[in-house]
Amino acid sequence: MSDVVVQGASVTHGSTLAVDDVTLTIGSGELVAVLGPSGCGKTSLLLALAGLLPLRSGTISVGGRELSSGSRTTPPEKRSIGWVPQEASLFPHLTVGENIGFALPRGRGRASRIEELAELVGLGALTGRAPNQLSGGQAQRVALARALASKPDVLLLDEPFAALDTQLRTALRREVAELLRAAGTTSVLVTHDQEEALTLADRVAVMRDGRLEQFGTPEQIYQQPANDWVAGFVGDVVEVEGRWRHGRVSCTFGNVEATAMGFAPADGEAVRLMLRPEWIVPRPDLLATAAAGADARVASISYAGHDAMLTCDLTAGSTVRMRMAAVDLPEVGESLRLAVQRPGLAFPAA
Ligand SMILES: Nc1ncnc2c1ncn2[C@@H]1O[C@H](COP(=O)(O)OP(=O)(O)OP(=O)(O)O)[C@@H](O)[C@H]1O
Repeated sequence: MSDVVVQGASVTHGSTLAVDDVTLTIGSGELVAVLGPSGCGKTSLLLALAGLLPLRSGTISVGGRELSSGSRTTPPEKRSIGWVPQEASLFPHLTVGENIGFALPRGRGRASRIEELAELVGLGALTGRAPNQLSGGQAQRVALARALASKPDVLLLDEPFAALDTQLRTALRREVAELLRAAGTTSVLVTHDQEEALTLADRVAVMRDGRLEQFGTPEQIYQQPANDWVAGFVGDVVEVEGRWRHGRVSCTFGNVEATAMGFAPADGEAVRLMLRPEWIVPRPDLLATAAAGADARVASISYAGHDAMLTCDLTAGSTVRMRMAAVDLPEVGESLRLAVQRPGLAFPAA
């Protein structure tokens, strides 16, 4: 078992508290993304997991073995932890095969293990090449194979796709996630890319200013963000004001079913209703007089290929954005009857 237990961990750089009392448990074989804006402490947490930074307080254990505490840090080479850096950082004078096998002991079985790893990352035919004859994506795969060579208990990936172009990034990250799952390696991936975190990870740890804001499945993070900061960080948000009444919020869209997030509003209390743009849909079947729904006019359309973001002026006064699949899009100026198709999230009024 190589579950990772981080308990009350804090990391400082001089007087800067980079990681502030973070507690999380990563299951054996799980792929966790640490997501947050620049400077939130993602890399510091990863370096602490690797044993490259000491903890100020708290503990880190892997497979039940305590590796870091406020008073003791097991050195990186004794932690059974693999590292895939942002840029592949291959040894330029060694071939692909030699790079992959760098940490493997000489002797019987070494060559076949290198072959096996090269096959695993789809580079079986390229083991004799020099690193400068590889594309960025291929180099990153070599770095991954090199990190997996010694069968680490935990693999740490520091923005491994950041230097690649969009298309390659999308393809490679899917490939890498499948590969890590197949290998059953417990993995922690640092990223500031929301889409990357949500599409790849089993669970996402959202950090802000050194603190863990939320730790949950991609669905939980996106559909039930712990607070409005997480909501805004992981996706687009539409906010409307309203009043809470028996599990619903009466607002410009009528009486919308809602979940109160982290508080218990009283009936009649003013709340903010948070929606995702794709939760708002055209409902031509709803009569203008229906209790649910709002009349609107399409003010602008931002086309993005697979979908489009519409800005709609509500007859009642405010403006909302809604996301629709880019088939049968309405025209700018067209009138729509809009409704909310799933329960919204109620947060305390500001
Ligand atoms: N070597 C250092 N010396 C002093 N302060 C540091 C050092 N490294 C990081 N910090 C500070 O610690 C905080 C967390 O930095 P960290 O690099 O962990 O964040 P990050 O989320 O990985 O950022 P990025 O996405 O930009 O890499 C920041 O305020 C940063 O300025």
